[in-house]
Amino acid sequence: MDSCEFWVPAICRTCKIIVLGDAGVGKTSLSHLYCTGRFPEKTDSTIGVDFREKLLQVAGEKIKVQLWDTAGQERFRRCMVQHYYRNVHAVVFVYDVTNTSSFRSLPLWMEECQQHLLGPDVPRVLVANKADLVTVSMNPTIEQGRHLAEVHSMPFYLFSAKGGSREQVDTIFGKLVQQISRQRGKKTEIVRSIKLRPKANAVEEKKEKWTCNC
Ligand SMILES: Nc1nc2c(ncn2[C@@H]2O[C@H](COP(=O)(O)OP(=O)(O)OP(=O)(O)O)[C@@H](O)[C@H]2O)c(=O)[nH]1
Repeated sequence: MDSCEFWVPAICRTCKIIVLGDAGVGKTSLSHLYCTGRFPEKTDSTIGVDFREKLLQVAGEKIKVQLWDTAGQERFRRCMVQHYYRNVHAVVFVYDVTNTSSFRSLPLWMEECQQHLLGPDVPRVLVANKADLVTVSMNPTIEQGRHLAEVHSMPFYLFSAKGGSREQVDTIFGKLVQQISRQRGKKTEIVRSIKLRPKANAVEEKKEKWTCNC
C-alpha cells in the first residue's frame, strides 16, 4: 500500500473513492500522482486492487482519503469486484483520450456502479486522461466526454497524469472530497432532526398532561 502520510489522528473520517476505467487508461498513474505528487515512471497492470491513502483537512475536519485503484482488465477484477463497491463514497471514471474504445466503455462502468447500488447521489467525476498526447481541438472524444459528463451531471477534467501538476490533481480529488463532506453534513442534520423530533413530542405530551380541563 502506498501512503503519503504516516500520522493518522485519533478522530479521522475516511472517504473511500474508487477509480474505474479500462486497462491502461492511467488509473494507477493518476492515483499515484495524487498521493505521492509524482508520475510513476513504471506501472504494472493492476491485479485486483491497489490502495493508496492521503490525509486532508477539509473545513477543520481531518479526512483520510482512501483511493481504490481497481484493475481495468476483466480477468484481474473478477475476484475483487464485490469488495470495490462496498461503502463507496465517490467514483472517479477515467478514459484515455487516445483510445476511443476506453471512452465507449464508460457506460458499462456506469452500469456496473448501478448494479452495485451506487445511486446518482454518490459524487462522481470524469477524467479524460493523457491530454499530453493529443491536440485538443482535433480530438472528438474530448468533446464527447464533456457531453457525457454534462448528461450525468458530473464535473469533467481534461488531464494528463504525466504532464499535469500536483495542484491540478489536488483540485480534482479535493472537490470530490468537499462534495462528500457536504453530503455527510446534510445527512447528519437529517439524522439530528429525526432524533430531536420524538423529544419535542414528549414535551408536548408532558404539557398536555398538566393541562387542567375544568
Ligand atoms: N503519455 C501519457 N502516458 C500516461 C498517462 N497516464 C498514464 N500513462 C501511461 O499509460 C500506461 C498505463 O498507465 P496505468 O496508470 O498503469 O493504467 P491503469 O489504468 O492503471 O491500467 P490497469 O492497471 O491495467 O487497469 C503507463 O505506461 C503509463 O505510464 C498520461 O497522462 N500521459
